[in-house]
Amino acid sequence: MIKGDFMKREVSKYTTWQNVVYVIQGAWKYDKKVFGYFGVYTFLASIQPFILIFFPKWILEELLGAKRLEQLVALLVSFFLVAAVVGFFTTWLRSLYFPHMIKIRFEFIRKHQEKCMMTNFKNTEDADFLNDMETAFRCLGSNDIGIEGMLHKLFALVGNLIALGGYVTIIATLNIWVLLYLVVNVIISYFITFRVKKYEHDQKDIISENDRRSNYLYHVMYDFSYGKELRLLGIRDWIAERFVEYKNRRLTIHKKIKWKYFNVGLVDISLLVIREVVIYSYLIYLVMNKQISIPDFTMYFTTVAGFAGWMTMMMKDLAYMRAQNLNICDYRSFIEKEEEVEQTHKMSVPEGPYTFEFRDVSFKYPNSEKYVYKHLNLIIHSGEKLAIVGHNGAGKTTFVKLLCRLYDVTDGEILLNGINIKCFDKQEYYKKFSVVFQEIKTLAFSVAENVALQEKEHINYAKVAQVLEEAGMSKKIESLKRGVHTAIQKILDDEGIELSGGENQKIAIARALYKNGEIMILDEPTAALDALAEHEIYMNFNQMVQNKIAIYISHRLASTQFCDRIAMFEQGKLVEYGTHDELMELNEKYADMFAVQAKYYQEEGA
Ligand SMILES: Nc1ncnc2c1ncn2[C@@H]1O[C@H](COP(=O)(O)OP(=O)(O)OP(=O)(O)O)[C@@H](O)[C@H]1O
Repeated sequence: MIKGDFMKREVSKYTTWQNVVYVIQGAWKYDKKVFGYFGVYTFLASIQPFILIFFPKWILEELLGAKRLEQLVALLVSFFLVAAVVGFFTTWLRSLYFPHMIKIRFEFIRKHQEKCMMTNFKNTEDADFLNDMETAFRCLGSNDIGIEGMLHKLFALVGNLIALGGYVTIIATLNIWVLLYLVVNVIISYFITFRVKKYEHDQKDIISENDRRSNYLYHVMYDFSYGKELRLLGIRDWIAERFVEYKNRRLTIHKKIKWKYFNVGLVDISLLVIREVVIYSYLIYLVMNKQISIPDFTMYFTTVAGFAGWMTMMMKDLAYMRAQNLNICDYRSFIEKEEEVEQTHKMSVPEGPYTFEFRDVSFKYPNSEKYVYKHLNLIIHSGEKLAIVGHNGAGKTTFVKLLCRLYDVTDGEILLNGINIKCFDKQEYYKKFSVVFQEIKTLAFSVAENVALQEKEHINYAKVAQVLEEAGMSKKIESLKRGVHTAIQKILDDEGIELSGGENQKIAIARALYKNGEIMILDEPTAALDALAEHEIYMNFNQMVQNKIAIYISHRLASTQFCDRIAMFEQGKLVEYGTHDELMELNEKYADMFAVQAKYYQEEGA
């Protein structure tokens, strides 16, 4: 079964009308010009069908009646002129307003991007949120779906509605039952089309989740940073097979949807054939009984064909808009997803020195039942250099995430100089930290921009040079032709350079030094560095941070000797805490771990 482990979630509901208003308000806000084009286009589109209805009728009347040559020439010339001018201007206007529609869509994309960048950090690790993000983007992916699709159809629809008024008036003069019959036909076609569109939309959760997984695998296959694993671990076939599995699932859903569209097409064609036979037989009957003239027959003939086609098209457009409405609901429910609102008038973070206290802190990740910490108590004194050690999964990175307020504690509180950190303005609080995380993220910009994370004109180049020196990267950068102006990676600049893992880490360390936050945190940033480089960096860091709090997470216990205190975590508990000498004297877990590592170093050195 395709559904497998994919979940289906509720989204907020807006009516089509509410979303039409939403889209129009957005268009008005982002590009008012589009409404000028809209007025002229609508007028031209609404008169276009009647050119083909009335001119042939008038020409026939002249031919069957007075047969005046000048009159016929005048009619023919006006027919072609009017048709050409209207045709030209509608096409021209379309090409004029199209870029404006794209501009409006880009504004909605910008809102989507802002939401992704500004959302609470915990959402970025939440699978449901990531799925909703992907589903919402489907509303923005091309010209003819979602928001832009709705706008295009709205343009067409208003002109069509005016034209419809004309059609209805003409057919009503023939016979009101003919009109009703045509309307019923079209409504049936509308409902069956909409049902398929709704079915298609109902598959969105499954498609989103499936696409997210297959896109991930696609990314792995093309990302050369996985190159070594793919080749050496022999997982190429395994990854490729899983990718094909997801693609096949997608194909099966696609086939089901297309099969439903095929059935709708069959019903549509049957309705059309029956309708044509019934109406044209009736018109022929009227001519035979001299109830209408030949020119009238032509006029009704064209009108009926046009009306049915026109209405079917309109109904399809309406069904299409209702289907896009579902996509727009997805978009809005994502954009309007509630964020934890920070109280206004938050406190300013006081000036240092700082002391932090974890008071009876318990924490579990959202969507997880397992507590990472229970009743954790720990004080980080001002100016202290604290090493956090422990086995994999012990909760070291989580400790940093809580301290930086990327997550809020589940129970208990974290205090800064005795005040709960939740009381402070979050953005101001973030500014106090310089953190180097395990996964280094360099941008495809210049070295200087990567270090300063500022616009070129605001960068303090002397400071960039100094921190690169402190991070042990100055020799490498100085050897480059363009120095700190050299781009990292080749994505945006052909002359960009590829850095090794250790060099990337040094850039990240330089970045933290440049920011010069009042609390420095290194979360295993030295894993890719050789022992000498690690030693140098810790020395430099200790000099740089001087009276500031510095927190070091490292599996290499050699680094703990630079620290005032060591906190050892195990299964979410602080199992040992004290100076290196105290813990060695205690001769328990830390001492064991240290002894094991020391032995390796000695063996390596031997
Ligand atoms: N976003 C998350 N959602 C749910 N659980 C998580 C999340 N991040 C981490 N965990 C879990 O929390 C626990 C602690 O993880 P954490 O990353 O803090 O460990 P760590 O000590 O830094 O490990 P390592 O030394 O391997 O980096 C682990 O059991 C991990 O599986």
